[in-house]
Amino acid sequence: MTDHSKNYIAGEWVDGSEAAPDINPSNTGDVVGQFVRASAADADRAIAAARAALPAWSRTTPQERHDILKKVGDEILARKDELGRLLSREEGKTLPEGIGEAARAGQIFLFFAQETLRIAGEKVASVRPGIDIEITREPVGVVGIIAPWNFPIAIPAWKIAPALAYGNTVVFKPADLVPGCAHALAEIIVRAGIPAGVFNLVMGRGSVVGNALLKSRGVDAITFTGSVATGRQVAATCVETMKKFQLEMGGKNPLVVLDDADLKTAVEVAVNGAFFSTGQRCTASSRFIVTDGIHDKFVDAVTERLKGLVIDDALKAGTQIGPVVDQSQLDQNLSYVKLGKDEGAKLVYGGELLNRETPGFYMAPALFTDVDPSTRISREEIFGPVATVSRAKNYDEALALANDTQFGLSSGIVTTSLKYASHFKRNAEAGMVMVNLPTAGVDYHVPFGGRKGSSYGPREQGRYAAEFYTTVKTAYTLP
Ligand SMILES: NC(=O)C1=CN([C@@H]2O[C@H](COP(=O)(O)OP(=O)(O)OC[C@H]3O[C@@H](n4cnc5c(N)ncnc54)[C@H](OP(=O)(O)O)[C@@H]3O)[C@@H](O)[C@H]2O)C=CC1
Ligand SMILES: O=C(O)CCC(=O)C(=O)O
Repeated sequence: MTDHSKNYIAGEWVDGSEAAPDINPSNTGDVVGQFVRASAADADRAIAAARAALPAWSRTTPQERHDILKKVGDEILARKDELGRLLSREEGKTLPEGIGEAARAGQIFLFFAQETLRIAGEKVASVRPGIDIEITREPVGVVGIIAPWNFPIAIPAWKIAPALAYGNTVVFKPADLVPGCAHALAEIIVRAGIPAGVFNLVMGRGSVVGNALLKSRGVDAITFTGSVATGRQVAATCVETMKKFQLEMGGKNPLVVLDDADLKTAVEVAVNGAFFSTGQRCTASSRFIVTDGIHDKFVDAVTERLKGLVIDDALKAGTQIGPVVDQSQLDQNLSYVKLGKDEGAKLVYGGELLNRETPGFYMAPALFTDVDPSTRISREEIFGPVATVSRAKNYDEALALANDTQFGLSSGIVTTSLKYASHFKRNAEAGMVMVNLPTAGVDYHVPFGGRKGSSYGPREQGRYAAEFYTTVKTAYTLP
């Protein structure tokens, strides 16, 4: 095969038996590129290369790892506009969102470059006389990375950078829908001087390449972000093969709006959190829980704001919401809009297909009111620009509704009351809590992750990432 982008295995750019087009969701006539798809045998070769490279890489000095990660971060930041454009073209988030995400990926590499210099242990007194105890952190080994399509460069960055920083070797499988950003990131990592086998890129299907990573005894740990259904399979297979694993899955994130909220803030926080990035964020607010006194004003103001949003080609100047990522996600969104109506909720705005100059997966953001919190649209993750509004009599009822979910990723409140804000921070059953801020959109240097059905295993990002990417050793010495 010719004229397509290749995988990177054992220090070589390698071909595969198959290649597939990467389609622009804003314009399905635009092919971003052709990308090779790895086979299970390719994945096994990548795993073997990562294993072979592990002893030497795990013994490199922090300075050596720092210098490579810093080069990666510097190049991403220097090229953030170009990488952001590629991201918007292949995934469909708007150009400012794409550039912002590329910059975030660069910052993540710089953060973990510094973390290499801070890996520390402890010296502890023994309860027995004359014995020294040292507690140290060692790399967990070969890390398999299975990434989703909705953050095509930031999520790979926040998995690859800590894995390499703490001395692990990597086999990276990006989502099949977004090979372009993965390939561009791999080129940057290779250019930064990563030794052969330390970092491997295996683009391909989850059922083939992802599954090979899960099944292999050569992989020590799997970090996964994606759907709950796939997350369950990942967990089951990792237990079978005795791997460490970390899962970041769905959300049905609530935003509570209290009577005392500043209405303008409430509307901006709600619209940004629910609909920006086309609602395709695991942290998106998909449930607005609004107390009686502000309910009608809030619904009217959000509806007015939605009417004014520009939904169009992600690369066009002025676009505020781009297309849905592909036909199957669009079908899923539309089927939930129909389900919501069938379940008796009132569709007050949007939910229909939109035609634009270019053929793409465009839909109008949908807002439902009069939503019974026990119905499926109020309980299942949709992963699109669809939000529901449920009424609450007061703060206590709103908090109970917010927590009444199988998920627990991000939870938000809009209020001017310090009392309710403080109570909510303590009592929201979520890994992340936002006060007067959208549930989506997080910093890159602090822990990220959830509770209940949203997440499993240690947190990602910030220095808490060390919990997953290292294993602790306790050494006893009688001198
Ligand atoms: N929490 C989050 O951040 C995200 C949640 N989602 C949710 O998931 C839904 C479906 O999206 P989708 O992309 O299909 O999510 P998936 O969970 O199917 O995909 C996530 C990653 O897992 C891989 N994968 C899929 N099947 C397997 C398998 N059997 N073994 C190992 N790896 C596998 C995928 O590969 P491949 O792409 O090749 O199939 C992809 O790299 C969305 O509608 C949304 O609800 C989606 C993305 C992110
Ligand atoms: O909200 C964010 O900034 C991150 C969201 C995210 O990681 C996701 O949707 O997978």
